[in-house]
Amino acid sequence: MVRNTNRYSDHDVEHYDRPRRRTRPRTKDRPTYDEAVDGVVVTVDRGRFTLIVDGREIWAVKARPLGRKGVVVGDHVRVVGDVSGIEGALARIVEVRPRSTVLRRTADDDDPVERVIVANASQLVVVIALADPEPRHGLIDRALVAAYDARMTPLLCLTKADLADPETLLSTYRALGVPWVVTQRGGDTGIDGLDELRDRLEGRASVLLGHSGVGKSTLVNALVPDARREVGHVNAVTGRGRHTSTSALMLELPRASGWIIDTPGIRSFGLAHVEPEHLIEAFPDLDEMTEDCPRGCTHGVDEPECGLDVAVAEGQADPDRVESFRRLLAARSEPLY
Ligand SMILES: Nc1nc2c(ncn2[C@@H]2O[C@H](COP(=O)(O)OP(=O)(O)OP(=O)(O)O)[C@@H](O)[C@H]2O)c(=O)[nH]1
Ligand SMILES: [Zn+2]
Repeated sequence: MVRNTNRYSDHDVEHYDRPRRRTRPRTKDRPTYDEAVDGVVVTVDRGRFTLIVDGREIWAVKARPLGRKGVVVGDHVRVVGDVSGIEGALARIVEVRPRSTVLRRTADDDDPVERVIVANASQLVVVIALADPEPRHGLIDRALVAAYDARMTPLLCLTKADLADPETLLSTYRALGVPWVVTQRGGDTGIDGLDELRDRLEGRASVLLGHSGVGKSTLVNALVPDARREVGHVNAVTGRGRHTSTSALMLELPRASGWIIDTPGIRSFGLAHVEPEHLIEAFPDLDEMTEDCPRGCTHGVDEPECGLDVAVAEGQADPDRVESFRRLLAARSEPLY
């Protein structure tokens, strides 16, 4: 997992570390910001950042030395200036700590730039309704590709089990070994299966991704009952117009038991940046079988001498698993819908 950090550091966000023309000489006496304090970015809105510092919400902008370096939800940053959090107070972000993971999306019709959406999350929760709306496999596959590519643990959260049986859907993902939880209306909190979901979220930062109407807001409200108060006027979780927002929103779970990051629609999840070689690394058992693949083999279904086919033919690999992996591989370049 460690190698991840380096992989991203050299081609990060929009303008990360791109050499810039210097208007003044490189100084040895750059400010050291000894007085800076640590914070976590919980939402981004047109150049304004909301951070949590010492348990309170504060507002900040980027300090000049950061230049055009991207700062995204989930980033661990250091800030100086007015960190009181009182109305009108504005701090400055002077440093972004190295990221453990980055969830990114590539260009799509709406947005031509490859972007990091969320930093430092270790789990991607794909929220899917078992009915109303009907599950879309293409969408789930694409979300899984994004998770594996980002070296995040995927979790399928299947909602509305009161409307349809989860088995059909689960059978499609069993061969990949994707963990899952099932929820439905009912119970004390209004949602059955919430405890299991909470267990899975405990002690880590998880991104929640889902198509509109799958019940994501219902889950977020059940998990963080006072979400609305906590986010205040910044960005009400369930507020109307929420899905017109382009920014993710990070919320702390009660009793500091973890963080969830609610994201707007899954619609714009371009995956053109994902390389087959990197995707297969998420499946070490399959990766091992591609050692003798011809140079440049993508391990796709049309490859003439792929080691995966050899392995299946020799009974070394589970055909269902290989097929599922190849479905993900293909989902990478399928059109968005
Ligand atoms: N039958 C059933 N309905 C549910 C369940 N969970 C949520 N719903 C309903 O599904 C609808 C959509 O739920 P939301 O929580 O708003 O879904 P969302 O994914 O946040 O959708 P957007 O707000 O459009 O992004 C609402 O009418 C919910 O009451 C469930 O477990 N079973
Ligand atoms: Zn191959």
